[in-house]
Amino acid sequence: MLHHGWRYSGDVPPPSVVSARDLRVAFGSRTALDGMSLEVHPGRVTSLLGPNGAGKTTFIRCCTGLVEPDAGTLALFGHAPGSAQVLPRVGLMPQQTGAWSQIAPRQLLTYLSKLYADPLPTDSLMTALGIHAFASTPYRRLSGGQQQLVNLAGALIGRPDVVFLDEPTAGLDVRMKRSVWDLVGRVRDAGVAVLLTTHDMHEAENLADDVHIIDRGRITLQGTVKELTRNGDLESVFLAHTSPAEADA
Ligand SMILES: Nc1ncnc2c1ncn2[C@@H]1O[C@H](COP(=O)(O)OP(=O)(O)OP(=O)(O)O)[C@@H](O)[C@H]1O
Repeated sequence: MLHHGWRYSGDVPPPSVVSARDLRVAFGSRTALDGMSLEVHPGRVTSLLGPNGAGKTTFIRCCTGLVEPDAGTLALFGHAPGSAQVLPRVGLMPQQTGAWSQIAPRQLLTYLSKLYADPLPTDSLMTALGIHAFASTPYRRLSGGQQQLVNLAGALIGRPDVVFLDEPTAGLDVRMKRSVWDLVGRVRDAGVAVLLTTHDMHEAENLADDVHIIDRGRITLQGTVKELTRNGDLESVFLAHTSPAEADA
């Protein structure tokens, strides 16, 4: 895998935190990324929208060093994904994590906070996400939505410079969804680069600065929400730039 170095010319927009060019990933005969290119900038929410199986999670796995692309270039802060220079600056909220199981949210977040040099205060993070109400309940006994909130807290506690949120509000009720939007907005305003995937067009319209539509492993459209919704809502744009999910071979 090749990696870009910094080439900052002082132009607007600010330098990319994530720079991906022509990424290709195949799992056996199945192509997950088919020449994907995308830039993520600091202080912006970049939303990656695509049908089921389009390659969104695979892209996040590449960015966090969990999957190595077969071809293309990918750099975070000018370094290789998963490298020692990058890892302390990255937060990841995966779609699912069963790993915590017996641990209660307060214990977990206190533990995670000790892994970082300058963590967010655990209490205020728990307050922002409404975690106090179930802070002492083992993770495995939490509802799916409560687990999502703990996963999000885990992604943010280390004050990352870039955070990858894989469907952060899937399964959340309206009130909790709004708390998450509010927190993500504040994280963005603090200068963090946020990449999030969602199937909720309303969420993307409300929260995202930049939108990238991915279909069958490649970006079919990108722009700001304003640019993309000039002639219609995001759902119509999404439908016009994606294809129905492919049946298994
Ligand atoms: N570990 C793997 N082994 C084999 N195939 C995989 C693996 N991970 C992903 N794929 C395949 O790669 C393609 C892209 O999957 P990916 O999970 O990235 O899609 P996605 O856009 O995140 O989908 P969703 O919206 O359903 O979460 C799919 O066809 C999927 O079946």
